[in-house]
Amino acid sequence: AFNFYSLIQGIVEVGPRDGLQNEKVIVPTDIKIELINRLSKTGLPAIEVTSFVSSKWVPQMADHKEVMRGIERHPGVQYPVLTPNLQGFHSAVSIAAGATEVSVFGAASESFSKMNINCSIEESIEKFEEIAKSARNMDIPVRGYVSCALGCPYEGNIIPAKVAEVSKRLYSMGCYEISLGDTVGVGTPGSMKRMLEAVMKEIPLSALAVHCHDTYGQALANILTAIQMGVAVVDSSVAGLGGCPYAKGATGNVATEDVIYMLNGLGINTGVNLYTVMETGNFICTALNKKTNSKVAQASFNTGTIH
Ligand SMILES: CC(C)(COP(=O)([O-])OP(=O)([O-])OC[C@H]1O[C@@H](n2cnc3c(N)ncnc32)[C@H](O)[C@@H]1OP(=O)([O-])[O-])[C@@H](O)C(=O)NCCC(=O)NCCSC(=O)C[C@@](C)(O)CC(=O)[O-]
Repeated sequence: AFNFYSLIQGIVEVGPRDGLQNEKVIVPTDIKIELINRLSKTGLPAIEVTSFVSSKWVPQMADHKEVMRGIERHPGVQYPVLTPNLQGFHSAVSIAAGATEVSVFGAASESFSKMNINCSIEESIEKFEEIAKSARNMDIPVRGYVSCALGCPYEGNIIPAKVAEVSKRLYSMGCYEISLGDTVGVGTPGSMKRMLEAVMKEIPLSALAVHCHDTYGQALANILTAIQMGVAVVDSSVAGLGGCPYAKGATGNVATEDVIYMLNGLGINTGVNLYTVMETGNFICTALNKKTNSKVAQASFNTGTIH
């Protein structure tokens, strides 16, 4: 029988970027570097390191170059960074930072696009096309995000056709993968299914990823739905850290620990060591003086065992 789970390619760890960008207190650069170095040893295939955005907009990411210079890069691990425009792209790929993969981040909601990157969807596509063109010349892979794929903090419902349209434009300009973001974590398996059905008409499944926040406690269910439909890449954040500075009230991404636990239970070998990810979660939660949002880490801590 066809095994839809066999397609799983991996987890994109977004904790150092999406997880930390919303922290009010500036996290010391050496803590960020140690977090990434620890994550690099867990078997994760990709770790999103930082953002080359305006430090006036997101002060937490102002040390992007120092973080990029300070991390140990492991063979076989990708270290993508966010770039909203050509200025960010040039800074990311400069010798001082040395990024070898970038992500552009658009939205399926006009209001969110304006609030997040200060331009319309159309204007953002023009900026991303400039990045895609330069990146192609330099052989730098570009990943594309579509925020508000299952709802918008300002506009509420977002129609699947709009998500499909923006995704298609990002894919057509050369983004190798489109990560569909449930920015505010309002989606359900029902809305995930409807949205993916629309997007899958435009883009091959092998080029899709899901990026679920867990605000309404639906993230794992939504991810399972996406995997059952054939999506092979899942974004997650160690200890479930995070939130978006331009999506008030949205909690962190689904915890990496919880995704690995679920995938292990499905018999999918991700190659990621759950124990070392939990240790890394413990490291960053201690540094931030926070409790983990990972249910798996909480349970292991409470019971003293890992299943
Ligand atoms: C995009 C901009 C820069 C436009 O901001 P802007 O103000 O429209 O930019 P501008 O081109 O008019 O330039 C104004 C100033 O910004 C500077 N500037 C311009 N570009 C850059 C740059 N790349 N890096 C550093 N500085 C930059 C530029 O040099 C200038 O500086 P000044 O002359 O005033 O000193 C701004 O809106 C911004 O930085 N936004 C950040 C948004 C962000 O990081 N959001 C969080 C990440 S997205 C997310 O979390 C969602 C996701 C991906 O996880 C998926 C999901 O969950 O949905």
